[in-house]
Amino acid sequence: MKIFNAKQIYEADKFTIKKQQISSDELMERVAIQIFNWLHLRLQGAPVKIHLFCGIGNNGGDGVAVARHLQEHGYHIHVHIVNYSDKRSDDFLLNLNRLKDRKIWPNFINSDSEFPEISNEDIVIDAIFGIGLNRNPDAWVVKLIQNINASNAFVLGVDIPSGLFTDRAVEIKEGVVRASYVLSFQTPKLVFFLPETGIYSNQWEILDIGIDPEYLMNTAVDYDLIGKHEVLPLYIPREKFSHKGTYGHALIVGGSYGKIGSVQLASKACLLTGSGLVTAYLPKCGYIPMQTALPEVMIITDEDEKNISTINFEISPNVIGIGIGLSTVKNTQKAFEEFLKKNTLPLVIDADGINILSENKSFLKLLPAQTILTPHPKELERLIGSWKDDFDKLKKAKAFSKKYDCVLVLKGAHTITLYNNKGYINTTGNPGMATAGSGDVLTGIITGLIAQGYSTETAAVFGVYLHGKAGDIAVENYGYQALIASTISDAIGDAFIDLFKAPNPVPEQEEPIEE
Ligand SMILES: NC(=O)C1=CN([C@@H]2O[C@H](COP(=O)(O)OP(=O)(O)OC[C@H]3O[C@@H](n4cnc5c(N)ncnc54)[C@H](OP(=O)(O)O)[C@@H]3O)[C@@H](O)[C@H]2O)[C@@H](O)CC1
Ligand SMILES: [K+]
Repeated sequence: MKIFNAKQIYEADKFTIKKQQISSDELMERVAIQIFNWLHLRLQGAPVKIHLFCGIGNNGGDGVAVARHLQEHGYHIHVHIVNYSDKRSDDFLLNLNRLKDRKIWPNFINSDSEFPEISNEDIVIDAIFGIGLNRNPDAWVVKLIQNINASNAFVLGVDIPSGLFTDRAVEIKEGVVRASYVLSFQTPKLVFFLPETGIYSNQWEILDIGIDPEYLMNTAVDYDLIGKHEVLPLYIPREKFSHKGTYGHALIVGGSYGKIGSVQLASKACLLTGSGLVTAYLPKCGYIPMQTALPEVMIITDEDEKNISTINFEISPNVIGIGIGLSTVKNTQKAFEEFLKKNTLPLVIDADGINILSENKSFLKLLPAQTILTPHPKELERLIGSWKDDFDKLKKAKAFSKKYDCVLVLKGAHTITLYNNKGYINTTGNPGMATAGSGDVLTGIITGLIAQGYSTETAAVFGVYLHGKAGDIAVENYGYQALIASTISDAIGDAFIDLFKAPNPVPEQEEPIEE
């Protein structure tokens, strides 16, 4: 799914109004009906108090229009107009007048007003600011937002939590509504997926408001959201007349004394992803544990007992995953440099492999084109330097990826893969996956996909999806706390099977209002 920026959303809006020959008011009405139906389906007429906080622009207009539908269906509403500016939008005014026609008199909140009391059993609809926020809210609006957040009421955000900018970082953190649920129109916003701003939307859902498909299809975006729908076309089916050689030979290089397990995890994940052959390159001390743990994996050992000191092999793999459990001792750094100087095979570099690159920036120019680097936030910082905020991080990471022609996989709650100025935001995965060795499994998966002929960029995007999906499947049986890397790995097969499962049927909605 494409993620549009604010400018594109306004364009989409205009394009739709023109092409479908509707008024902007009709588009707002579509929004209001969708929000009302969402609420009505869940509340079924419950006599709960609903506070609607509405700004004076079109986000406020949405809120005021929802208030009308709620009132018409007998809900107990309190409409508060947050009067932060005199520049009221036309569609806001139109809908405000419709409320007045129905003898609904909103409570106008100004800088010197007392704030309404909100109980934690009430529902708040947050329609103060939408994608039009372009500067920090005034101090009194920040206070009002703090008041809403302090209520512990269920907060339904309209389009985006008020106080969040659509395309840049927040400056006044306490001036952002913490939404329990956000109903966002047509396209999710990038801020939902970044660690600093994602915290303001506990859950979100997209409402299809009928933005014209021509615009949606033909407009290029900087970020794509990656779900099953996006990865399914990437899948390469297995052929009947194939043999293990058809699916490649992956070499996993890593491990040091006490960290042989990381190579076991990566090698196993690589096999489970479908690599025809897997060889592990380990220091000598890894031979027995590896041979015992994974009979399917072939082994080459270094001359050194505890660390990798040279990377020489006489096999012909078609991809190398390197860096897990490697350590950064001098000998290994030297071996890594010598290896990079002669290597021409595609690389997936993780963990200490990335740390060695960070300590020796001159090695970066030795990387083959489209090398995949999979840093967690600390490793990324060592690699590209610190950043001001999440947007700055993305900008710097994109510049780095361009400079060294590498695919950057920024691991996090929503892992983002960057290549060629484009970002792919993953939707699978869960907090249980923040566990030792989880990254080794990811390296194994991505390496295994490249072994089978997936392009590096595709392998990164698809691999991140499969890894998260395996974690989501495994967590059903284990829960967040007991989920460990081996269990994620064991669910890789189920993650593949899940690609071809039919989606669950959508429950029928009762009594929606027709447009
Ligand atoms: N596109 C779609 O698909 C559809 C979108 N719709 C809805 O419209 C929403 C966008 O509406 P919007 O453009 O009127 O902006 P909104 O967020 O209501 O802000 C209002 C105005 O406030 C101002 N302002 C900004 N910052 C400020 C500040 N700190 N303190 C004080 N004032 C500030 C600024 O005006 P300015 O003063 O800069 O001229 C701004 O214009 C969108 O989120 C969605 O809910 C649907 O109805 C239809 C389909
Ligand atoms: K809002």
